[in-house]
Amino acid sequence: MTTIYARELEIAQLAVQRAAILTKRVFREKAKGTVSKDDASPVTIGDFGAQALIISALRHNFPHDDIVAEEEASALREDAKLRGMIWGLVRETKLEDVAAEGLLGRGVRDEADLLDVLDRGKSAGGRVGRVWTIDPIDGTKGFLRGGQYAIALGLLEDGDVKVGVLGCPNLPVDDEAPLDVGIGENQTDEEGRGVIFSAVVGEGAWSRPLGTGALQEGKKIRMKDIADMANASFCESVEAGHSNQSEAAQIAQKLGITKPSVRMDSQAKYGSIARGAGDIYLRLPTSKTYQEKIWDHAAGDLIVREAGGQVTDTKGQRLDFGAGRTLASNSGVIAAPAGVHSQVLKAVQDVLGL
Ligand SMILES: Nc1ncnc2c1ncn2[C@@H]1O[C@H](COP(=O)(O)OS(=O)(=O)O)[C@@H](OP(=O)(O)O)[C@H]1O
Ligand SMILES: [Mg+2]
Ligand SMILES: [Mg+2]
Ligand SMILES: [Mg+2]
Repeated sequence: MTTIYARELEIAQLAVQRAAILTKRVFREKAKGTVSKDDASPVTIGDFGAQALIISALRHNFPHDDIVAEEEASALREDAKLRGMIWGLVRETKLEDVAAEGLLGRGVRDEADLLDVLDRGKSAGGRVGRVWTIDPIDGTKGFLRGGQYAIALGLLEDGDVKVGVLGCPNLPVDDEAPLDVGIGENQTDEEGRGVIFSAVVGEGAWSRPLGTGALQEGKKIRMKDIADMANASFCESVEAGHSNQSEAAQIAQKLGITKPSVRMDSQAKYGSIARGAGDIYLRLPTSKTYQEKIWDHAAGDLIVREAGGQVTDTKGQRLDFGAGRTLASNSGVIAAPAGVHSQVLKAVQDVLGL
């Protein structure tokens, strides 16, 4: 089906699928109380474990590519207990399909290699060459509360996103399901949940069930056309510190949107609008100094654009992934179907006084 990035797409999806086996296990053990009750700890274990598994797969398959990942190993160098716990999980986590697991390589060799692998994600990014972006758990707060979270992987070439993969363990598999904000804190029932969104530049976007072995069959996804703004739904962050919720409400009112916003954690928002479960995603700056991180947006940006959407910042500029580890030249994110994006952008600019 796909052409030049077929191998990148396959490896990225398998790597995300394997990382999700680890994060789901950590969540289940937390919910049952078998992992530390300390709130910071399950997410830390999940973050490091998932990042190590993904980087080891990239190292094996694309040894010359750069990597920009959220986490780095310094905290683990001093903490032998935590390091041992993560190493144990990483060593045990394998795809159930032997051929698929084989494609991801021999994995992390030992505890010292674990630290090296994690630190491969420290690249500066930029406008030249191939750079993978990794967010091992996006929506860490959502992960802890059984809300939405995503394992996000993007491939940049010369600063442009070419491949995007989002694993969303807590979203409904069904592309027709309504917007869904998660399973709940102490729940372990994952029945009917788990989806991988993917996109390749110029080739479209897909969703498929997030499995535990070989990749399952995918389906093309498209954004919904908005015929009437009154019925449109928009998503925003759960955390008020990440996006200005009162300005978003004013923008919605200006557009004639009548439904309240749906607050959802993580890049699951991008996947949800890409498959038409929701329509618009607004992320409005809460401070002049915060710079969005490229791993928080690369996969979602491409998946939405390949599903028929447009993604810009509040100034109307495309997100610039070549600026380094952050979206230093952008401010906020406006994602909407291409047909209404300019209307949404105008309302945003009116309310923000831009
Ligand atoms: N001040 C501020 N402004 C904007 N964004 C911020 C800010 N602080 C953090 N972050 C990043 O937000 C990522 C979480 O995404 P969401 O806001 O979509 O989800 S959530 O509401 O936090 O659940 C989150 O990603 P993770 O750390 O991977 O969870 C952060 O990178
Ligand atoms: Mg993130
Ligand atoms: Mg993260
Ligand atoms: Mg974080």
